[in-house]
Amino acid sequence: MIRIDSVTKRYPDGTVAVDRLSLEIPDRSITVLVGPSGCGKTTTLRMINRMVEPTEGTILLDGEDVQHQPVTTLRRSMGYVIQNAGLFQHRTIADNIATVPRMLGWGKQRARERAAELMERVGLDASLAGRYPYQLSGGQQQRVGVARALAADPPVLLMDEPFSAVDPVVRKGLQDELLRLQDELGKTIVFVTHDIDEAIKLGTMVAVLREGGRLAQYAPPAALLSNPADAFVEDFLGADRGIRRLSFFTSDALELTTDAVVPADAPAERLTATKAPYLLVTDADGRPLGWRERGSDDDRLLSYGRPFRPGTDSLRAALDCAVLSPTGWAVAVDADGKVTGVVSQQTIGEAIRAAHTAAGADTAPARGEDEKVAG
Ligand SMILES: Nc1ncnc2c1ncn2[C@@H]1O[C@H](COP(=O)(O)OP(=O)(O)OP(=O)(O)O)[C@@H](O)[C@H]1O
Repeated sequence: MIRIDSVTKRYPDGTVAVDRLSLEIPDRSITVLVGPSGCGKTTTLRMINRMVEPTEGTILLDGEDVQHQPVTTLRRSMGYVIQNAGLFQHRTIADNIATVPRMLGWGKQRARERAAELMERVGLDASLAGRYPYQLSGGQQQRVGVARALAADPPVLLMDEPFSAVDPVVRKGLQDELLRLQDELGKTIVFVTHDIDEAIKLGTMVAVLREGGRLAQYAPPAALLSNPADAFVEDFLGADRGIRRLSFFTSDALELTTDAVVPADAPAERLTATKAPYLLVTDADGRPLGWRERGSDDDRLLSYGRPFRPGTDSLRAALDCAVLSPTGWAVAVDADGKVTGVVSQQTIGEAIRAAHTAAGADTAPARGEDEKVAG
């Protein structure tokens, strides 16, 4: 575990970049530092690997003060990834990744094998090994940056805005990849971003910093969304907080109905046997074809929209499907895309209320505008 204990950083010109910050960063999970520009995120990260020395306070790594450890040993236990990857332009991709193993005295062959293994791990085609960084896309370069940081298998990974320079689609891919990689590797990751959505998606714990390098709130993302500590955090979380929080509730418990699900070749009386206003027509394999209005003799089907997978998808996804559906009903499917039932917006609304009650959150009265201004 990394423990930041009442750490302050005052730069020589008097700027207080970090002000009495205390954080317990849990092992083998992703902790995100998020906040507006200049709030001390990078300074905090760099104090962990001693690229910046604190003015006051201590940082402990597994109970040991990092100040008492030789910088080289410390940095070997911490991979470091930065924006734009920071690759060596005159070295090939394989050589970039093998940098630290080579510094540690690994033989050429072993370092090369390690580089190949890591390229596969981070989703890079082996054919890119001999290229130079400028011959790769921004997203690919960022993957190389991650592979390079992982090369000597350090227990800790420090990541400073690693995905900020790529477009939103590539960025989402890199985020998904990091989560997948973390499932496999279980590193202790400290991740800096100014993007609250990225923080909420990646963080097991999220530390929101405010200007002056002070901690505004430290909590798991769902708790942040349900109970922001003050107006600053609430404003920083931005709009749709309630909807975004639904991402943390499972759609498992949604009560599905199959009454309104009928195969295309069902006998006519089956089509009138239900009171549901719309029937979901399926093909012979049970996959959705579209909605038919009950009693209508129009053969054309309404689009069934995007289905969701109970358990795998969140309540937010289920609600989104219902909202997008022309009938207001969401279609649930299994892993094979076969319909397991349908559910109305109303039933989803009831499930949302039940989930909120179970989570015991959002019970505090809404704060007034006056307090917002004061905060
Ligand atoms: N070497 C330095 N000397 C003086 N002030 C510095 C130095 N490095 C950073 N600062 C100041 O310290 C404060 C925190 O900077 P830091 O880079 O840690 O913030 P940040 O939250 O990472 O910002 P950003 O999101 O813009 O990268 C800022 O006011 C910055 O100007």
